[in-house]
Amino acid sequence: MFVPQTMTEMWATMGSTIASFMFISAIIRQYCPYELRLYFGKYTKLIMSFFYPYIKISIHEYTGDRLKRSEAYAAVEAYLSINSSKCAKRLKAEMAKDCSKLVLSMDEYERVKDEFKGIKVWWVSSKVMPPSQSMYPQQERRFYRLTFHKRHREIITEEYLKHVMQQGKDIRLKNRQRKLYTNGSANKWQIYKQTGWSHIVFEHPATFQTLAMEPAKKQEIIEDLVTFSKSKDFYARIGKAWKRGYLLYGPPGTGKSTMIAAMANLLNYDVYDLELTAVRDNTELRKLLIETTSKSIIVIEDIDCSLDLTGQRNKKDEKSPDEDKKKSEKETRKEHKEETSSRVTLSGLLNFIDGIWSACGGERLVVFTTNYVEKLDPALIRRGRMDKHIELSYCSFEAFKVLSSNYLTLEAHPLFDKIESLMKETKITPADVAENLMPKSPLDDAEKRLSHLIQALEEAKAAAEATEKAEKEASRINAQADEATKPAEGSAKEDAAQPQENSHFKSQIAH
Ligand SMILES: Nc1ncnc2c1ncn2[C@@H]1O[C@H](COP(=O)(O)OP(=O)(O)OP(=O)(O)O)[C@@H](O)[C@H]1O
Ligand SMILES: [Mg+2]
Repeated sequence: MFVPQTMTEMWATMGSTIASFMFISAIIRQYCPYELRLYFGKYTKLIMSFFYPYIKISIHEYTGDRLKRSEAYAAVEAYLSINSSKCAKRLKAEMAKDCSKLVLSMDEYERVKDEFKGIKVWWVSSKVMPPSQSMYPQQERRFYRLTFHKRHREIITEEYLKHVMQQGKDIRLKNRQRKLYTNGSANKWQIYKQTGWSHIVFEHPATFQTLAMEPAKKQEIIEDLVTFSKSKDFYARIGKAWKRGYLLYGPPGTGKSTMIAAMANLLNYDVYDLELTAVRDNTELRKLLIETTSKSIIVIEDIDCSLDLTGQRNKKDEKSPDEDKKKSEKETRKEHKEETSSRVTLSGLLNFIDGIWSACGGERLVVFTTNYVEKLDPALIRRGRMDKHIELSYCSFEAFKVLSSNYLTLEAHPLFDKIESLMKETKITPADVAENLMPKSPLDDAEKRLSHLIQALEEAKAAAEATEKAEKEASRINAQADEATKPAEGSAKEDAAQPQENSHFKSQIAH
């Protein structure tokens, strides 16, 4: 008959088993030759793996040359930061490299359980010290180890790990702080730098909500941007690089730069502010382009001032073949050298926008801004390069209401009617409206700031009327002068026939 063992008996049996095992292993270690032990060890592992049904996968923080942190490790860390903060008992809080908030992750040697399609897996965070071969202190090597049953091998390696990577990347994207990149002027130290871009954290507060613009137009732009950001599969299907060009044009102070910041904030993109005048040549331009990452906006502000694109093209067209021949070969070579060492050409810029390199990375917006859209070469702004043209114009009453809600937290006011009628009669930029709505002293209330705006509008109206009057006057004088010269011309013909008679009238006009 089976008699259940008491707890004490069980412990005693286990203790003696362990003691005998240790004794035997000590004997083997002492009397067994090394080769035999190795042989023995290999087979023990094989036998063990036969009975041990679990598979382990390690993901190390640094692999290979240790220069770059492994993307996979970072993704697992992010994935587990959400998962582990719910169930792990020991957590560590760190200020993430690019992040403004504390990120929780599981502490060393902590173990968390995860479940995927009903399958249980375990994650352990661990670290090892590398064998110290050099006199310098070595950094510990951290890694995550995933354990799962071997019967789920396929589903874990093919589906679960993919899911972890994707989720981890998404979490990192959400947590990351965006950057504003700029290409500095090329100097002699540039060659030692790995990248042509320098960056700072992008923290512009502009959003589409605060942007003063007609609501319908604003909504159209937002929808266009959001549709673009979700169209990865669509672009792949139609065989087009996943990028879109925007041309923002309008007078100074109408919100072109503000809109770019709002775009970046809406889509959570980085901004590459490309200063074309600091780019030496087309090769450097291409290098800069390749270095940009996906989920970014590449901005070229005031494109008409950055380059004499139209000029260059015309210059080339104007040259006659004879002229080229006349120049000595040396001269031509010098000219060519000067051009390539200091200039980006229109064709270089077009290549930048739609050449094959521009497809590397995907999910990019290219935004040009200009005050004079008519100055740009049509090739540069044709659809396909600059897909959407957005005009930012003077402040309308609708746009003013956005500004008044931002600056004064006012949706309605008795002075609004006057402002509306003045805005119909005169032009004012949103930048000027914004400036007038700013408080100039602690005592400035909404009414005072609105009256500042009314005053500015009245001044603008008076100035516009004065200019109009002066223009009218000038055209009247011109017309008069034309009138005066007409009889003179007519009389000149008559003069030829009767030279003496009209000489008195001619001298009068001249006088
Ligand atoms: N549409 C707008 N909505 C909200 N604020 C605006 C708008 N337009 C201009 N502003 C205000 O005016 C300032 C200047 O605007 P912004 O720099 O965007 O003009 P811009 O069109 O880029 O001018 P420029 O052609 O001279 O570069 C901004 O800081 C912002 O406060
Ligand atoms: Mg600007």
